[in-house]
Amino acid sequence: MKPSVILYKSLPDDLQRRLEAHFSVTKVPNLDADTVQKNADAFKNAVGLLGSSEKVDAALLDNMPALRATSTISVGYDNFDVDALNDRRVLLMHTPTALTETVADTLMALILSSARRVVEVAERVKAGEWTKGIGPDWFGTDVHHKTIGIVGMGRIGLALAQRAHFGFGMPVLYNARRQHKEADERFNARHCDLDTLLQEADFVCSILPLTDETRHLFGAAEFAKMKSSAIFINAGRGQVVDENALIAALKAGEIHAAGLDVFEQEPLPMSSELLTLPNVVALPHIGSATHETRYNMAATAVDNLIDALNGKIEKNCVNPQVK
Ligand SMILES: NC(=O)C1=CN([C@@H]2O[C@H](COP(=O)(O)OP(=O)(O)OC[C@H]3O[C@@H](n4cnc5c(N)ncnc54)[C@H](OP(=O)(O)O)[C@@H]3O)[C@@H](O)[C@H]2O)C=CC1
Ligand SMILES: O=CC(=O)O
Repeated sequence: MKPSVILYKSLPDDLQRRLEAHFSVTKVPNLDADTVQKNADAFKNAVGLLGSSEKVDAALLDNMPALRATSTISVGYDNFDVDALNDRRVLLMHTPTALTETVADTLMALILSSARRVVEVAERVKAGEWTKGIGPDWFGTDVHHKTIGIVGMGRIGLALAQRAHFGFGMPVLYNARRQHKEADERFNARHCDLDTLLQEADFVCSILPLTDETRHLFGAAEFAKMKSSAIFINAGRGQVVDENALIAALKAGEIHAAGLDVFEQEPLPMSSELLTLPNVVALPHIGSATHETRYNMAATAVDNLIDALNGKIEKNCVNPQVK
């Protein structure tokens, strides 16, 4: 008999078949308590769990005593209680590298669209406001040769630095817990403390994971340190930013604009004041959302689960020590 797994995300047909070749698959719409209760036996017997975005905590794990591996279709895993997984010796697999370049492209898109006001002026064209040659009130600011400050010089931070340095001639500052020789050598990047980065960067770009240390890292004090011409970009996690402080800084002109792919609450509620500000570009968490990359992420996650349940955890494993 094939081992049982729970799938809580739709997969392309060929990947679903690949999963079914190895496992007996129970597909569920989400991991809500109600869903778990309705499928109690399947959750009780499952050795694997595959999906994305749902919370995987101790309460869920208590209903899955046979679980040996979870596989998330994402690189971020802040929605997993890793301590609870470790306590139960459950492996956590994720999809770094599959999405790195695409997310760096999204960051560049946010930088360009907020500096050049792409969304705002395109809306004006659609609204019929382009009736004569445009004047300074439609102008944006340059991106090339401005200083970029990257907070989080991991896989995606490096790919962003590459674009900024080679594509746009931008001096690169970065903050991370440690110095990254590759960034220094390849992109002439300068490691600095957060305050220096905030004070010197024209674009402050956050691509941090959400952890206890990074939660609300950007608050009123940090926005106050930025240049009034600075543009703040966030494609890491929404909770890394105190959104009320960001709104206040934008309204007070403490910073010039923001380009955001992630928010404290997702989907972003229509009541959010961010949606009323013309100098905000708000995207619906599309960092990795291309057909190619989402397919590659799903394929990686399927392979990760097959590998993990066969004891192969050389790559893409968050907690190999529990094996
Ligand atoms: N918008 C979207 O759709 C997407 C968002 N993401 C988000 O981007 C995050 C980063 O992904 P990726 O680049 O692959 O991850 P990495 O683990 O490769 O990089 C994370 C970086 O953050 C740094 N960092 C962590 N904690 C701190 C801290 N307290 N202070 C300063 N720097 C810190 C790390 O520092 P050090 O190098 O010193 O360890 C590292 O440089 C993901 O965790 C996810 O949340 C990812 C994909 C898509
Ligand atoms: O936010 C997306 C991820 O892969 O993490």
